Amino acid sequence: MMNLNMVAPPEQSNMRILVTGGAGFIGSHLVDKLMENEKNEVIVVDNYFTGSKDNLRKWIGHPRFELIRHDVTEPLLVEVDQIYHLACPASPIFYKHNPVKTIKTNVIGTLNMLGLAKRVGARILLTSTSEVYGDPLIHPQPETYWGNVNPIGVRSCYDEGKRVAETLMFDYHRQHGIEIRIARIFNTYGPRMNIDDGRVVSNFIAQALRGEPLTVQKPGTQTRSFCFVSDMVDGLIRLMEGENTGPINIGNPGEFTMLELAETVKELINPKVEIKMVENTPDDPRQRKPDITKAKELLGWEPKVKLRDGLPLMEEDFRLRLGVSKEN
Ligand SMILES: NC(=O)c1ccc[n+]([C@@H]2O[C@H](COP(=O)([O-])OP(=O)(O)OC[C@H]3O[C@@H](n4cnc5c(N)ncnc54)[C@H](O)[C@@H]3O)[C@@H](O)[C@H]2O)c1
Ligand SMILES: O=C(O)[C@H]1O[C@H](OP(=O)(O)OP(=O)(O)OC[C@H]2O[C@@H](n3ccc(=O)[nH]c3=O)[C@H](O)[C@@H]2O)[C@H](O)[C@@H](O)[C@@H]1O
Repeated sequence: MMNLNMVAPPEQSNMRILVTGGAGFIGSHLVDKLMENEKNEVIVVDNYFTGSKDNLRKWIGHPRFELIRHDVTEPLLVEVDQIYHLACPASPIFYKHNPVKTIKTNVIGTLNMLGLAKRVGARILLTSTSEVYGDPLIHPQPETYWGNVNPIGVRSCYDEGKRVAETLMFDYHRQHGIEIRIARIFNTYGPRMNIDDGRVVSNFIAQALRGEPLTVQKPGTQTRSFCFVSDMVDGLIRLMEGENTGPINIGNPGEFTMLELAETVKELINPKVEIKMVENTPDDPRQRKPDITKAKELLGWEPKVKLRDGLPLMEEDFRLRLGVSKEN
């Protein structure tokens, strides 16, 4: 007869965490970090529009991990304690590809996740965006700035969509007492970005490795502030675990023009490539830099990885995936 005292108890998890969009770039890095804690059980839902199972390869089959193909525009019922709601195409070429679907994902998807949070009593964090500031007239951008957003432009499905998502979060908080957290994420980069994602850092690195010209969209003087993904994940977890609803800017205040970024990628990765000026798309914000005073004070968070240190880490990952060795 089996001695029951010898049987190991089933693994107990203290926290069951849902990550929507967990097969994407930031989501999969967040999952890696959450899975490091043996008390966490992680459930990912994703429709694989821009994400991939490959990003979660190492967790598939793990007893504390579950992956569900699901579109957040449809209702979902799972018993969870926390929800990191990331599901949404993030690169302009993808969110503009099917703008109606993008706004549905932001509005109906967020409504569904808030309904779930209300039903099961979970805390929910939304990954909003610096795009809620539009083409900002205040620089750098503090959270108190209401933004300068075109409501009918080609980017509106994304930036207005995220603004409505923030409104829904606060209305559920005020009306139903849901515990909410809102992160306003500024341009984040790192390993695992889709090679043909279309965002500027992944474009320049892939172009440099393929020996193609770096396509700087005009005028090239527009600025962005780039945050490495490990810093971002650290900030998101601190926000979720802390006491403040936000919105809180999470980003790296190091600001660069797109021409400066191209020069840096050229210098670090392939000094032989050309820099080519190409046409831009409408409503491209002219400047963007986070004021992170609130994140420092309320979360004790600030980014650690400088652009020049983060780019080589991404280069390494892109070389492997593109099959381009260092000697070429
Ligand atoms: N990376 C950045 O610079 C940045 C900046 C600001 C905000 N954000 C936000 O962070 C989140 C993650 O961005 P990312 O850079 O990892 O992008 P990503 O495209 O790699 O990830 C998005 C994920 O959401 C999934 N998804 C999209 N629509 C879905 C739907 N309807 N149902 C289920 N899954 C869906 C995609 O398949 C993908 O796995 C997004 O909400 C984005 O708006 C990102
Ligand atoms: O951080 C944010 O809040 C948002 O930033 C990005 O938006 P954007 O800054 O326009 O991202 P990119 O497409 O990477 O463009 C950045 C800049 O690079 C320029 N660019 C882009 C691609 C390229 O090949 N060359 C180039 O010069 C664009 O014109 C733009 O000025 C993404 O839309 C979202 O992931 C995110 O929500």
